[in-house]
Amino acid sequence: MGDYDYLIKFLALGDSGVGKTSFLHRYTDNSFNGQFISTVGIDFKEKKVVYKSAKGGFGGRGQRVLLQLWDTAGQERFRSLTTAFFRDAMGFILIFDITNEQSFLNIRDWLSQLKVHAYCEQPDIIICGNKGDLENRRQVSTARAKQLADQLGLPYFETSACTGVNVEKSVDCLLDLVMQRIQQSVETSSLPLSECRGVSLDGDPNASTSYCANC
Ligand SMILES: Nc1nc2c(ncn2[C@@H]2O[C@H](COP(=O)(O)OP(=O)(O)OP(=O)(O)O)[C@@H](O)[C@H]2O)c(=O)[nH]1
Repeated sequence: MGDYDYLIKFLALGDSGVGKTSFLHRYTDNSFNGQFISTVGIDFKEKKVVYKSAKGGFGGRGQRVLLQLWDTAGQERFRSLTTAFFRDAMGFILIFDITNEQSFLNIRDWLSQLKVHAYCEQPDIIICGNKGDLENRRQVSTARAKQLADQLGLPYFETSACTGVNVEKSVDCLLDLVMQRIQQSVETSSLPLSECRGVSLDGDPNASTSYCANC
């Protein structure tokens, strides 16, 4: 039995160079490296957090969560490899670069990929417009990004892996969405166990059959 109550898997996706690796580094190690070393295939980092539901779920008690953060290569040549990992993630951090309009336009393509490969049709997703510190090179306005996110019904954050702005806040938001989903599925037990997967609710990190997603 691990020293945590839940193992939660998130996956970062988006075009090459938008800052997925940097974002996850900032979140897990609170550090930033200006060098660009493009991810080859897939990588992951972990961080332990205590989750407390603002709505008083989980009996009001803090839950020890081991967050596993999967970092995918944005390059097209790794696409079939990286999309194979989508189905095991419970939440998605969809990142574009505010200084690169094409990475913003590609958001819809990434969402279509998610629709095909994620564990359900409506997984929990947040959109992050990264490199918010590069205001003088901005190509996508906050209003435009927010409008798209509103249309899609997804939370939007303007982040900077460089300064750290909104990085933790955005991941906290995604964790809240996923934990609420877990809480609801425990309450309604709407799916038979055979259709459940992902995280152990009984604290056993090796048991992988007790996460029910209401989708
Ligand atoms: N100024 C600034 N630079 C950033 C930020 N985030 C990432 N970068 C830089 O952008 C470049 C690409 O960042 P990565 O994190 O490697 O990008 P990636 O999305 O993981 O790229 P792939 O692995 O190819 O998919 C690097 O030089 C980073 O230092 C940010 O918030 N602000």
